[in-house]
Amino acid sequence: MEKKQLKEYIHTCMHQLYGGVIRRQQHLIRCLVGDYHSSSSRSGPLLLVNKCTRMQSVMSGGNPTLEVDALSILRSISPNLDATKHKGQAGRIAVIGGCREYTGAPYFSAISALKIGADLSHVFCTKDAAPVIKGYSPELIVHPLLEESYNVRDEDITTSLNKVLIEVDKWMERFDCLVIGPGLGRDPFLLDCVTDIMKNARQNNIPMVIDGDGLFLVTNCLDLISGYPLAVLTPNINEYKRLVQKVLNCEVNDQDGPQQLLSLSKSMGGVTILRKGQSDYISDGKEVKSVSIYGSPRRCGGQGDILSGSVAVFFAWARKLVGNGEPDINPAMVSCIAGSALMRKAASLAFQDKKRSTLTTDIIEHLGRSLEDICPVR
Ligand SMILES: NC(=O)C1=CN([C@@H]2O[C@H](COP(=O)(O)OP(=O)(O)OC[C@H]3O[C@@H](n4cnc5c(N)ncnc54)[C@H](O)[C@@H]3O)[C@@H](O)[C@H]2O)[C@@H](O)CC1
Ligand SMILES: Nc1ncnc2c1ncn2[C@@H]1O[C@H](COP(=O)(O)OP(=O)(O)OP(=O)(O)O)[C@@H](O)[C@H]1O
Ligand SMILES: [Mg+2]
Repeated sequence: MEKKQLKEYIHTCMHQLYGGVIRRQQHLIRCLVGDYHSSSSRSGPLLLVNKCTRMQSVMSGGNPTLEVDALSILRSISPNLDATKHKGQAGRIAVIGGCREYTGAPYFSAISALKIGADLSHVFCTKDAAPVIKGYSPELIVHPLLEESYNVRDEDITTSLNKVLIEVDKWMERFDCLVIGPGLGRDPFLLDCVTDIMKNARQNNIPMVIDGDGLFLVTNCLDLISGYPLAVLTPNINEYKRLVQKVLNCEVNDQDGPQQLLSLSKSMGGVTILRKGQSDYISDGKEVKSVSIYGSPRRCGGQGDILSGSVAVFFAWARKLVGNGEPDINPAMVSCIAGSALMRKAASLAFQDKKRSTLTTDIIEHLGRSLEDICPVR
């Protein structure tokens, strides 16, 4: 190829590459501000999707005015797969959780992250839990670094705590997002270790998705996340109740659910909260959005763990978009919307297939097809 031809070729490639990025970003903003109705170039199928999701919102008892076009948002943040990328660019996630009682939850969260498209998924758990979690999957990188009180003598508490922190710290800066809490348990020494891990992560501006016993921890120690814009909380019905009682000093008010969620998030300094339920509601203290895409009527344990792993990957992806010049989106909000949409779609497909016997592992098996339906690989 001649020098001039080569220059033109590079120019065309750059144009295609950045043109695509800009189009994708404009699309994302339109999804978030919901102006599809006014956009002539976006009539037809997308308008239909939007009407459809609003209808689902009504049917699930949600608020159609808050319903967001979650599938389009998911599409907008999903990176293309191409041959120029190297391992790690699609996300490196770490789950902090897994103890004697709970080995399923961290596995569900970490494997979901991989199935969605993260390149690497780590689990930091106790020594007892590690061989079990490794046994579930060779794909996960499992670190048996955490300790529970029964394994630590009183006189060794400080040295053991420091040892754990030094070991975990070696890995920390490699991660695009942490998931704190699936199957963590509530052992006091373990929670002390995780408190320091979270302080460290916050100092290093690492995003954190906090779920399960991680929520038990932060509800009792709000300063850990208060005012941290890179924190996402994903409470279920009990976890939400405890948060509302602690922060707002009142009971959950379902009559005015979205407004209370907004106040809760605002009172916590703008952390993003995804309140899981019949419809999922998401707020960053500035706005509230809902996702009511059909899910599954099965409420088997572990579905929230799929969600936490998914949100972590989408957080990593959405943050990259912001890094590429995305003007005014909150990656925490976007990642919750995308995670909720994907989880519900996969649950619905799994239920079509397995009906009453649907389990969390069945839903995980449908993550790939769900993503492919929403956002096909080109
Ligand atoms: N297969 C698994 O390993 C799964 C584990 N899970 C994990 O299970 C843990 C609890 O989640 P839930 O959604 O059930 O939490 P909830 O807070 O909804 O309920 C837990 C129940 O157990 C009690 N409880 C839990 N730990 C306790 C402790 N140390 N001392 C006294 N009471 C205690 C609570 O008071 C409550 O009644 C989380 O770490 C979660 O991630 C779930 O994700 C489901 C799947
Ligand atoms: N009534 C419902 N209808 C449809 N989907 C629901 C319903 N309740 C919860 N979900 C969905 O299931 C997922 C998990 O929510 P759930 O409240 O079961 O979390 P959890 O109790 O933390 O789960 P886990 O057992 O993993 O701890 C969320 O993505 C949510 O959207
Ligand atoms: Mg849970």
